[in-house]
Amino acid sequence: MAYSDFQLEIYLNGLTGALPPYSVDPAKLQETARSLLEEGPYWYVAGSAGSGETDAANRAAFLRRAIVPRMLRETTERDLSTELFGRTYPAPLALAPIGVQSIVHPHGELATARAAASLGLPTILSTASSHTLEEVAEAGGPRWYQLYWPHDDEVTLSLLERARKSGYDTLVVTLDTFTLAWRPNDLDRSYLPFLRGTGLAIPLSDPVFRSRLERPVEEDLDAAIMAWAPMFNGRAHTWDQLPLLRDNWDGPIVLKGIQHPDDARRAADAGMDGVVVSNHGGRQVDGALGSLDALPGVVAAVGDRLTVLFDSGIRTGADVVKALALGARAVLLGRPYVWGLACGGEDGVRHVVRALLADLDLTLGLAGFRTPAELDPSILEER
Ligand SMILES: Cc1cc2nc3c(=O)[nH]c(=O)nc-3n(C[C@H](O)[C@H](O)[C@H](O)COP(=O)(O)O)c2cc1C
Ligand SMILES: O=C(O)C(=O)c1ccccc1
Repeated sequence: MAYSDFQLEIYLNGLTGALPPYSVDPAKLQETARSLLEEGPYWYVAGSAGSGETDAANRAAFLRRAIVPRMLRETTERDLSTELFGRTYPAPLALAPIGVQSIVHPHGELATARAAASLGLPTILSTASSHTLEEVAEAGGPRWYQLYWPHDDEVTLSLLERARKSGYDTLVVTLDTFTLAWRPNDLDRSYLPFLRGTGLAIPLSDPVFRSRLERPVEEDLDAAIMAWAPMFNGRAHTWDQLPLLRDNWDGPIVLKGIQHPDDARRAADAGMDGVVVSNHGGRQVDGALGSLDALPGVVAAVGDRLTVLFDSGIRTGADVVKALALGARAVLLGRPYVWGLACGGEDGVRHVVRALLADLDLTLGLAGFRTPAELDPSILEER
């Protein structure tokens, strides 16, 4: 089945009076999610750092680039399949690591992983998850593990071992969030899920982390949270520490949060396999450049040595086409799938991803292309 068949399915269902259960427009879905959620969780997801300048810059960077469609070309049979780190996926898309998903739906990361599995796409499980590595693995699909790197090497090694045992094959190390940025929406509501114990399922179920506590988690959750905070937050790691991860993870390692070409070069020199060009959806350094504007420089620096992935601002099929044209091998979908989760759990996430893939498939074909590999910067113009 082609991804674009979702379009026909929706129109055919309409003949019997059945409308899609959720909007296919990401902005409308976000409005529905807003009506269902409390203010704290809604703004935790929707909000960004500071004045929201970088969040806006992410979208502006897409709007400044335009696709120039080509006509009279054979594009009927399209193929979106994409190889990443030696494994072939059906489309150039993964679900971004997003923590604390239980604040929007009780099934949280389990629902997300099941939706991703049903589509054969990788789910990237955050260390700040509301469910354990082992629980989420039961969804059965392709899975990558996103490390928030603890300042305790034995805990780090324990997390890597658990991920390996549970079948996560790719390690994503997020570098841009060693501490949370200044986030006015959350500060004004004093809303921080971790301090209430949400999003700590992975460390709290970790035998080495638990061995660090004076009293069992079940008897003193507050003390466990206070032990977690300095171990996972507050200080950056440095380049000289990367060998610990390289020496203890057999699969691909991807550094997430890269924006500068020199950092991308250092990642390659350190034996990493990929980078995610990302500014964390504008949630960290407010005033940072739009992530799509950082992509060409990183691709020029390391495109021949590393797999370059991209996120921050992907909302439509055209956005995916633009990021692929600028050299990303695949993109990560962020907030839009969380709105799907809020509206309909697993089904809602699947709806959002299917809609994006249908839009991508149609846009690719209508622009005159059959595969992601045919895209390059010459198909875009600045406006
Ligand atoms: C609510 C929320 C929680 C997030 N949690 C994590 C996380 O735990 N680990 C991580 O690497 N990135 C996290 N991110 C960042 C995403 O992986 C991704 O970089 C970002 O959502 C992309 O921006 P976009 O949603 O505007 O497209 C989070 C983003 C949001 C919105
Ligand atoms: O909120 C975030 O952006 C984020 O990355 C995060 C960090 C720690 C725990 C949960 C989410």
